[in-house]
Amino acid sequence: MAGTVTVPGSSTPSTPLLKDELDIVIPTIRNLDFLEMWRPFFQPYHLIIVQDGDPTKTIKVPEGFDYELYNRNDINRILGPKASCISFKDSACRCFGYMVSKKKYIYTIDDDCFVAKDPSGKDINALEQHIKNLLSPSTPFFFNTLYDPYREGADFVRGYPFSLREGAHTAVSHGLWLNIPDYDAPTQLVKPKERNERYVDAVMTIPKGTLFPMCGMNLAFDRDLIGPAMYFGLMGDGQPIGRYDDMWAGWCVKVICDHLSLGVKTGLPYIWHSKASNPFVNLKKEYKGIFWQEDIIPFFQNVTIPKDCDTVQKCYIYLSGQVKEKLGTIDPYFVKLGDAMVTWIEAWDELNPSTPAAANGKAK
Ligand SMILES: O=c1ccn([C@@H]2O[C@H](COP(=O)(O)OP(=O)(O)O[C@H]3O[C@@H](CO)[C@H](O)[C@H]3O)[C@@H](O)[C@H]2O)c(=O)[nH]1
Ligand SMILES: [Mn+2]
Repeated sequence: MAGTVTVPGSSTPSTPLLKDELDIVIPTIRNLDFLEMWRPFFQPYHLIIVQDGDPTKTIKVPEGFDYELYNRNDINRILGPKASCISFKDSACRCFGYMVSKKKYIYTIDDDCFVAKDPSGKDINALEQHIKNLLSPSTPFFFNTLYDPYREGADFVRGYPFSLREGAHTAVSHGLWLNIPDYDAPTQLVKPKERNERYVDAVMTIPKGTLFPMCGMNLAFDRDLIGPAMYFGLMGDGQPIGRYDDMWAGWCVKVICDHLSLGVKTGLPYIWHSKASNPFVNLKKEYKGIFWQEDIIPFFQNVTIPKDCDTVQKCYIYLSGQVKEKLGTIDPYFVKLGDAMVTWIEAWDELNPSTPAAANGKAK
């Protein structure tokens, strides 16, 4: 059962942690039978299913789940012209689910990801671990060599400044994958049989000033703290690039988290990734990204968000301008992407007027 809160004095656990404060977002072009395996952990939570591809196709959701489902017609109806910022025929469409959610936390998972087992053979409740990661502080300013100091049985090691032990609010929890690792196409082609069998029992904060490749397969975040930056960039139909949606979001999110003193964690929990997508199809999607990123990464490493950008929206709009100015020279795609970033924020603020820009992005 999901991590639960047991009312003092009662033997039976009562409600799962964050039951009414967390939505599970699933992008899909398939059926959702995978939910059967997750039922013990996911059933108490509300699902937001983003159906990609042909909207006339019916996606069957297993009985007993509380969900809302959006297809492309719904996205177009709700966003109107602003729907242009939501990718079509790519898992990047999932970010629409982040935008329409009304909850403080989001967990997103792919429909070919299943419950993994830890070394003791116990089923891993990935959602429970993500919740633990998000509800405990991060340590972006000084690396703790014993990893997560807030974990049961661990602490800050000698020499760790006491002035930094309160930590920072955690905005993102990035989980990993057993079996099929999230490799790029060239690596998949060279190592078609490689499977990740290594279970590393650790959660780490990614240090301030360090970027990382964020995978959208098993990811949770605090929507109030960083939601407007979680735009999965324009990919799929009509775009020159694919499989960089989550990477783009991760780079924008990390520079903004660094600027707003928020933490990003990676490590536990693991899920079991069951399906390797076609490496040749992936190569076609990725190849421009593989050489563009040699310019994109230095861009994010060198961008300095102005001090007066004190909300996620302001940071994001600033970044969009820099993307157009600094990366637009590489390819016109980045001008389009920069504009789509602005459209995303406009759509986000239209659908989420109750969280005034000034309110979010600031650690509470
Ligand atoms: O056009 C599409 C294709 C797929 N989906 C849904 O998105 C996820 C992921 O799809 P899949 O498992 O086939 O692809 P992977 O290569 O394993 O995806 C991972 O790589 C990255 C792709 O950007 C990303 O980090 C992971 O998603 C499934 O739920 C499909 O149903 C879609 O919506 N539209
Ligand atoms: Mn997959």
